[in-house]
Amino acid sequence: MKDLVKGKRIVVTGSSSGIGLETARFLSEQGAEVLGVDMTKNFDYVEEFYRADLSDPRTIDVLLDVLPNDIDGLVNNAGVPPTKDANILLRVNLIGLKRLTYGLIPKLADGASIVNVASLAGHDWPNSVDAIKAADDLDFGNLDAFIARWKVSSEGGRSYFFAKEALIAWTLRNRWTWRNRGIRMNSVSPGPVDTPILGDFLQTLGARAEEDRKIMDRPGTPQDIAPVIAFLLSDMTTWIRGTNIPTDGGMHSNILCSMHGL
Ligand SMILES: NC(=O)c1ccc[n+]([C@@H]2O[C@H](COP(=O)([O-])OP(=O)(O)OC[C@H]3O[C@@H](n4cnc5c(N)ncnc54)[C@H](O)[C@@H]3O)[C@@H](O)[C@H]2O)c1
Repeated sequence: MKDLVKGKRIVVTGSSSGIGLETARFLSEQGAEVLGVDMTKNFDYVEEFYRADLSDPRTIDVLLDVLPNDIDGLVNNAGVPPTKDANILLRVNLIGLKRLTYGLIPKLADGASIVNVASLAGHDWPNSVDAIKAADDLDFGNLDAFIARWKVSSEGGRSYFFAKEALIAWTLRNRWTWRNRGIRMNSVSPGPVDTPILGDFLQTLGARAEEDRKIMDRPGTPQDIAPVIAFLLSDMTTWIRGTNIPTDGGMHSNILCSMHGL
């Protein structure tokens, strides 16, 4: 397929590496004007690059000021792995992401598409609903108390799992938030993907990751994920709203089948 997102202006966070870099490449190839945002400088495949630390609310607010209007898509992809401190992880993978999104709504064009890069790690979100609701009030100032209260420290990678659970739930809950303007939100949940942070996952998850590796025919690649993100940004998917698309070689279905004895 050609020109999937031709003429669309799309912000991609975490555009300098892995899934974000491949998304920027694929979107540019498909005719989009990509505005890349990352902490690490990389001008590949972007029309404009904005250097920003998405764990810092002041930086996010400056970014919101300098980004242009008429944005047709936002890909919330920047993320840190489970080996990082829980405070930083929740800042980047959840709270900063939400601040950027809410702040950018006035600059989005009607009919824009927001795509969150969640994870297979968030599949068990229905079992975390109380903590997810409590996270509605989570801000940069009260993170440590939240981490202690809801036991979402970095131990065993819990902070990462929780951030992705909350992100999937947030995606579902925002199915109609901006429907009057035709703005939709969906998420893509990759399984293990061969990027620079895959080693961190294997390190945190240990035996569980080893089990997954035995079940899977191969790890994913950024090329498996980027086209799904582009599909959700395209005009072909205006009726897909508040949906999470597992993109994981069948891992999510495998969990569901095991759970329900199928
Ligand atoms: N690789 C996997 O196995 C996998 C699986 C499921 C989901 N994901 C998710 O995919 C997304 C992309 O991960 P990836 O595997 O491409 O990793 P990556 O490390 O290759 O890319 C992440 C990018 O985010 C940027 N980033 C990190 N912290 C930032 C900050 N504070 N401010 C601005 N930019 C920041 C990094 O500089 C980097 O360019 C993440 O949200 C991750 O959780 C990855």
